Amino acid sequence: MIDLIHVTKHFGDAVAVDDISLSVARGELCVLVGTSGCGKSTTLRMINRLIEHSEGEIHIDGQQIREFREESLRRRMGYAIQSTGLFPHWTVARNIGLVPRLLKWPAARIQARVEELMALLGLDLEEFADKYPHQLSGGQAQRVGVARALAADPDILLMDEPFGALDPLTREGLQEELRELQGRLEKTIVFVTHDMDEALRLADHLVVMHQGRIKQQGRPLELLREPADAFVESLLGGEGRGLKEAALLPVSQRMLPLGPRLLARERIGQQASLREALSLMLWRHAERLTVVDDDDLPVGELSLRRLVGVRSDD
Ligand SMILES: Nc1ncnc2c1ncn2[C@@H]1O[C@H](COP(=O)(O)OP(=O)(O)OP(=O)(O)O)[C@@H](O)[C@H]1O
Repeated sequence: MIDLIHVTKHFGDAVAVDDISLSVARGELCVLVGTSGCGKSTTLRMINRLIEHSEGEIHIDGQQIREFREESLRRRMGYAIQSTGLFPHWTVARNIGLVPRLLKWPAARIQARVEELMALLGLDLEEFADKYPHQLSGGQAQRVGVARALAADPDILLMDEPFGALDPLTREGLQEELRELQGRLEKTIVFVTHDMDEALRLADHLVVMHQGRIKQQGRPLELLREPADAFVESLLGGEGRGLKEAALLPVSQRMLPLGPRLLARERIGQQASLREALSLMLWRHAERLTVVDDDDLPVGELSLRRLVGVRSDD
């Protein structure tokens, strides 16, 4: 759906993005990650033409972005940024309705859309609709920013560290919501972050950049297991990759069917990650866990040996 083909961006003599090629399929969540100044934001902004690329081609659905009228390009793309970019003298509701108003939707339709989005992002209408940005917490403001990006129902979302300034708990909550929204609304998302845990948690397609170039791209597990070079390996966490991989794999993948032994006392859900299972084992000094389904019924067991990847339990 989004194709960058040998794209380069110069700022004067400096090369910010250097001959990158990248394809994002419809409905995919693509995360650009890398060290500061490696060209992530520039790449994102070239897609909606906030920055014009210098060389190469950028296509949306096979058509060059330069052939789109700017308005129709922006209508297809929501854009959310870390600083939220909310207008300080506008209420939450007015901020969210910005793009529909620019598109001259009738007032009743804008109102309905604002209400729908506030509900979707867990912002209580009564409480927040008439508040101003300075009356919001960081997390609430970021939700408003994401709601605004979704307002005209774009099929593409471009997100530049949208959860950057949040505490880890709020951030994890919003990451989960984003994944759920993506599944439900079938958006194609390009997401920029420098937080590797966030990148691994969110990405279908992970792109590692360094000094304007793409070092490696693929599925998160592929990159974790086979980093292309020492730089990618260390960015992905070096020796810490074991825990990062465990965070991506569900317990159900390693559990064994219930055996004749007594059920282990400690329980874990089958959707929990292997990392959570390991943490529970450490915390409870347990080498075996009973795996339960959503109704808390035992469906299997997980031993430490299985968890760490020893094939047989003997
Ligand atoms: N408008 C501009 N004029 C000149 N140089 C720029 C401009 N915008 C970005 N750059 C340079 O291009 C390079 C890439 O910047 P970019 O903002 O894309 O990096 P980034 O990976 O998003 O970094 P960060 O994680 O720090 O936000 C940097 O060296 C930056 O200084």
